[in-house]
Amino acid sequence: MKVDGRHFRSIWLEPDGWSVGAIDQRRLPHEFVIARLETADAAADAIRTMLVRGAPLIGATAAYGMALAVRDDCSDAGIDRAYQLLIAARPTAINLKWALDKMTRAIMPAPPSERALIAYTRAAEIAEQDVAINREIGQHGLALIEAIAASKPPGDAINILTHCNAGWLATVDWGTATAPIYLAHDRGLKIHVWVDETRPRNQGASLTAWELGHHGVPHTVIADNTGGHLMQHAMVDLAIVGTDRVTANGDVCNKIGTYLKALAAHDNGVPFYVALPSPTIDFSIDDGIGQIPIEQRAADEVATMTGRTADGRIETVRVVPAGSPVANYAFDVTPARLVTGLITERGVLRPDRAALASAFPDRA
Ligand SMILES: CSC[C@H]1O[C@H](OP(=O)(O)O)[C@H](O)[C@@H]1O
Repeated sequence: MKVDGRHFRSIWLEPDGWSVGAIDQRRLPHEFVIARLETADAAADAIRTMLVRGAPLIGATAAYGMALAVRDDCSDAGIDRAYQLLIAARPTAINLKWALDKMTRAIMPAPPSERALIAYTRAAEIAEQDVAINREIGQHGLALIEAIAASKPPGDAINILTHCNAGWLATVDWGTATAPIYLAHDRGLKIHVWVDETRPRNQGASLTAWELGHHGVPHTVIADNTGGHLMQHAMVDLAIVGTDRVTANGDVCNKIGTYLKALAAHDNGVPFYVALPSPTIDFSIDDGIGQIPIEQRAADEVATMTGRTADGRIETVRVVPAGSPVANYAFDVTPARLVTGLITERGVLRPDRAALASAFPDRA
């Protein structure tokens, strides 16, 4: 996407042909800083510390991390070490395992001398595939938005609520939940986005709002607990969120708070859509609540807030008493029964095993 007139992706191969560039998302929205990843360890740290985040981007970063590893050590043992290092970076987004398995399937059969070229080629393919998939998600989601626009009085905005950041920053480009939004806006549809701030790391307030602002999409940042009130007052036409793992029967794991939003949407008859690329589907499980590992992150993410002072300094302050214990569950699971549809690269699907298996027979 464009940032101040320049086109950026969230991650890219540098002109030197081997190191990897990435936007440091921990610094947004106050600073735009580019990080340079030169080793598999740096890629794993980038995932673990959320320098890069978002299920598809985590997968792409792991793929490039494996390429960086093979460049340094193309032995079977070196590749296995890199796999174990990268797979442990974060537990919930299935894209991480999907990408690493794709990389090792391509690399391992090759002679050691050819492995680095194969690794970089495959990593670039995974990145380009993500961009292409997200464009398709955008097209299928656009049709949903156009249908809602047709049902509203001319000139009325289509109000879309989203949670966390499933934007181009969460992928290589375009985003998943935001791809339909960008396409609809660019087609001239009158779009307004309610942006959940998304505590504790504020991916909505810091990343989605930053993205939409740079793209000129009208939006309003809201506290996480506002969505139900807006839905009760017919101020939300549909919700579109991203996801980190979808089970074979359509249960959706996403940023903490998504389940509560889905409950409010269900209670108020608001369509609740989840946008995802097929690598986010985990066909090996069918009980999201019981089988998806929910990452628990550091207490400081809840206990502190980081922002810019009036005189421009970036500061972190504590917002929880020093003696109070903190729990920081990063994700929750929305049962398929609360999901209106899954916006994928192969169309908008019912959240059930038959629909997913039929659309992706090669994966099921
Ligand atoms: C397009 S996947 C975006 C998905 O990833 C986010 O999690 P995190 O920021 O912790 O990586 C969040 O669950 C988003 O919906």
